[in-house]
Amino acid sequence: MNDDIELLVERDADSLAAAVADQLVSSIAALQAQGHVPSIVLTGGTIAGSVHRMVAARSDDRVDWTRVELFWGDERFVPADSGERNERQAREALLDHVGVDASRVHPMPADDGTVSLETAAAAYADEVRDRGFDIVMLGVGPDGHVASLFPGKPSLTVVDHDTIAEADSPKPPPSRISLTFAALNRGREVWLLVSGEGKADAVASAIGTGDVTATPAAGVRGTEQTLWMLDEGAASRLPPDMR
Ligand SMILES: O=C1O[C@H](COP(=O)(O)O)[C@@H](O)[C@H](O)[C@H]1O
Repeated sequence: MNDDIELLVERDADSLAAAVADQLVSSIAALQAQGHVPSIVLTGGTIAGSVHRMVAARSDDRVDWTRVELFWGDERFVPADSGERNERQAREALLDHVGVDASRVHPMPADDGTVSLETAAAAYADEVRDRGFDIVMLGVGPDGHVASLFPGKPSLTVVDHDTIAEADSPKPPPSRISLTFAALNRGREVWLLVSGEGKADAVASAIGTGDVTATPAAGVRGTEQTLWMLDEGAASRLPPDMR
């Protein structure tokens, strides 16, 4: 078992999303109060959608969203207006409602038909080069994938690049860009957000075995904190003393 991680378990998906939203707003506010411009990595996925909506609902004058740098941990390489874009999900639920500074929003490239997936991934590596992140939020798939790092893929062993081009994702759409562990693990705090019993095996495997090839989520670590934020369903196959 990994002893360098922390666990927070909430009753259900709504309470989990509310807890994440509260923590995100207060962390950003605290960093800004110290004169810092927080750097946040957003995720896509089901729980992220709820978190984004709840953050938008909680945003008041505690957070100056024009002074937040926003990145993504992974993205689907599809046209910019596609409903499959993690960027679009975040814009519609959060960014369009809180008044961000467009120059501080760093989406991964969309497929506009002019550049290859590989070129687009390399362009995002330039965007994040040498950057650290205050908070990296990540969803986890039922197969244990994190960002677009999937079980058994060569991308799991990339240490000398900050991004990878995934042309054959087992989860549609097939073409994706992802930060690598090398980039994700520059986060001071990494938060893994997981809800539902369908992900309980992935959570138990990531936390219990640490086998990155089988369960990529096991491979992320914040430099200061690695926090798994779960609901009771997602935590249901952890050993009882951990829940
Ligand atoms: O494809 C993706 O999946 C994961 C998890 O999504 P979920 O719907 O099972 O919660 C997500 O974190 C990732 O950003 C996304 O591209």
